[in-house]
Amino acid sequence: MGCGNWRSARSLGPLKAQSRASAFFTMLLIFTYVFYCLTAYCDSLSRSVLEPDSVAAYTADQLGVQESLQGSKKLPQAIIIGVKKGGTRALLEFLRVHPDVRAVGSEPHFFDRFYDRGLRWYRSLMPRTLEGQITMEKTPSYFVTREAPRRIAAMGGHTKLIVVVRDPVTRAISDYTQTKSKNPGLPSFQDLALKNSSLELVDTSWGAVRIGIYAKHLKNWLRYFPLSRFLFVSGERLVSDPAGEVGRVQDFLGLKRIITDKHFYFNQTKGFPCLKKPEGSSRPRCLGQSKGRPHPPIPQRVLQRLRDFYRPFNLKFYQMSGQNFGWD
Ligand SMILES: Nc1ncnc2c1ncn2[C@@H]1O[C@H](COP(=O)(O)OS(=O)(=O)O)[C@@H](OP(=O)(O)O)[C@H]1O
Repeated sequence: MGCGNWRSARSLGPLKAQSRASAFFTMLLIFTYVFYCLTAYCDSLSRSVLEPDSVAAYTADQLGVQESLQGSKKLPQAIIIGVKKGGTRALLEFLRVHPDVRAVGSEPHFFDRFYDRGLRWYRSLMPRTLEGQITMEKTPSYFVTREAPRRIAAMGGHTKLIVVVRDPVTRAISDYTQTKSKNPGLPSFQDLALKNSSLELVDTSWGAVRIGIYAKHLKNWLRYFPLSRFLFVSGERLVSDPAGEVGRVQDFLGLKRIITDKHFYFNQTKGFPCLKKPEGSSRPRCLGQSKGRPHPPIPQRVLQRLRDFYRPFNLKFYQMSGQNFGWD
């Protein structure tokens, strides 16, 4: 390189450095702009997923898309209203296997304990459902709650009512077993079931006895709903033939018969049918320890007295429901 060239290169130096700096700043500006746009977009996207109720910022179209993807909370179209210790948990867990059934896990107790919280509160407890899916809940105490039929009827919506019934004598013992497990000092079954511990009078003021008078409770429901709105599920058959009984429930709910024999296996240790693949799991599962507990032995004469007591009520119940459950 000659001397002149070298000089001109030196005078061009600051110019090149200037243009490099301005290119750098332009790049920086573009980068900042792109970064800002991207973060603002992600933020709006995540807000729409995490805060589905903050409607103000979204157009009806955006909400429509969001709703069709996530579904919405609806009041239940079907409720398992009873009976306590009838096998209600087993039925709900079996039904949850169906892709078109979405159910609340715990018992909401809305129509007996929390009615004053209002229907909005009740609906907020429900899982989101997509078009064509059925929302369900189970609270077995509804069946014996005097106000429950009127309140459910007032909700409107042609709610379907499912009642899992079980031999009232076994049901009473199951109920007693549960209370005793929480309160070991409880008097004996016969002391509670019979007045003055004599075989003369059955104590109908004891809840465990009273719940089993199904005809009396059903009468209250039939003041508000036609029989066609009910499905009576046999608690005994739910154990001996779960697929058959769940098949009837799927028909009643207008669902495709998806839950079949192949969804169940009989667990010898538990002594009950269990699910091969419960909802949200790929591993077989039985119900928990509080379901299918061994019952204490009850003297034969006490059992016989209770069978005699329930017989007329059972016959009445068979008549009213149009189904013979074969408990007598
Ligand atoms: N598959 C399966 N696994 C376990 N248990 C089963 C099943 N099917 C029906 N059952 C019977 O369900 C009885 C409990 O009834 P509920 O779920 O209605 O009880 S509760 O009212 O919700 O407490 C429970 O009563 P107990 O045997 O007295 O524990 C069971 O007999």
